[in-house]
Amino acid sequence: MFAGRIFARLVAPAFVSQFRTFSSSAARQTKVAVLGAGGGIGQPLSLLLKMDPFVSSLSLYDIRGAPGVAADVSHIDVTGAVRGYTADHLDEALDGAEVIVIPAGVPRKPGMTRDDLFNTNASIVRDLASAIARVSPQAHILVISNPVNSTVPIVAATLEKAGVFDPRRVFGVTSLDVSRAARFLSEITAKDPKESVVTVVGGHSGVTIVPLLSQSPSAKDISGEAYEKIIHRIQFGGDEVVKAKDGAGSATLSMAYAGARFTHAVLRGLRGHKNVITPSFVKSPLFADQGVDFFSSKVELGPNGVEKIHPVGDLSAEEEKLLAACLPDLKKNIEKGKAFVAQA
Ligand SMILES: NC(=O)c1ccc[n+]([C@@H]2O[C@H](COP(=O)([O-])OP(=O)(O)OC[C@H]3O[C@@H](n4cnc5c(N)ncnc54)[C@H](O)[C@@H]3O)[C@@H](O)[C@H]2O)c1
Ligand SMILES: O=C(O)C[C@H](O)C(=O)O
Repeated sequence: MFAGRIFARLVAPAFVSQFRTFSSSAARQTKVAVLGAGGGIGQPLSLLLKMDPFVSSLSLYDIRGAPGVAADVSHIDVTGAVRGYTADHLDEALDGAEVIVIPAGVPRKPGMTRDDLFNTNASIVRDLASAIARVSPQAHILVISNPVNSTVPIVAATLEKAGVFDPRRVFGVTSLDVSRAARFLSEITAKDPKESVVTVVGGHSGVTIVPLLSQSPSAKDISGEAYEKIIHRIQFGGDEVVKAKDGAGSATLSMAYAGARFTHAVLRGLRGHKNVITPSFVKSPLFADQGVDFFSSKVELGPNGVEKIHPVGDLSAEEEKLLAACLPDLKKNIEKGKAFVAQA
């Protein structure tokens, strides 16, 4: 299948062999919904998901523009249904969806923090999560909307309120940080980004993003100013794009790539593939004793979502400091999200 091969090359180079196996025998049907499909991320993400041979049906929802995106994407010569839904058809869009990706909400402009988006995006995400709780409570929910450190707790608390929260099935998408880290490291080491993979833990904003360079063989020797520089670049990579777009939004294309890769990992887990390990911001016991009960670290995915949460592993003295700086901010962001749902 041509699109399957292209997708495998573009989005999932590590998984080419699995694609070949499954694209010929794609027996399992998986409906994937994108909420916010008309936006800067939603459109290219919908395109990439349409090319994923594990997606048998694509449901595109937005308060504006989704039918147009669906009509456009549906002309790609791969099997599988594509439907676009307008504002008053959210329930239909969600019906039967096994995986729901949420890039709905406003992006940053220069000078803003992700937390500045809270006032607008918190209620968008909460209302979408309420609808999911009612219509498709078993779905795996992948949250892209910022501030991720708060929107994921909002989704979790909304589902909890409705009595349907399963911590194995709610994910904050932090894979763009991992993509950036590999890319930025490869620019220093002159190696392929595939050989420059960096574990990134914590949350998804500024100092809550904690890159663990000491765990990457090709990064171990980076020290001093070079170390400070790459850490700052990974933590504030989003700002580079916001600044360059100069008021026209934040990362969309790289996010669509990272989101499609993460969705593919979830779909592999659903299909029972083994050793599907990828970072995600999930309900986590790792630092719960310090009041931080959502945290991004490597998680192992399976048919029910998160099967296992990996510990952060050995940290260097610098990384201990980065983690110490992360936890208080992350705690505040998480509490803000929970309080928003509690007071509604
Ligand atoms: N997790 C990450 O790493 C990451 C990376 C980049 C961007 N983001 C975030 O993703 C979000 C979207 O960014 P974008 O650039 O696509 O923005 P955008 O403005 O281009 O698109 C957002 C879309 O959401 C839609 N929308 C608004 N309210 C909605 C609702 N109630 N239901 C459904 N759709 C709704 C809008 O109509 C729009 O089409 C932002 O919050 C941004 O900060 C996260
Ligand atoms: O920077 C942003 O606001 C968008 C996103 O979170 C990113 O990391 O690119």
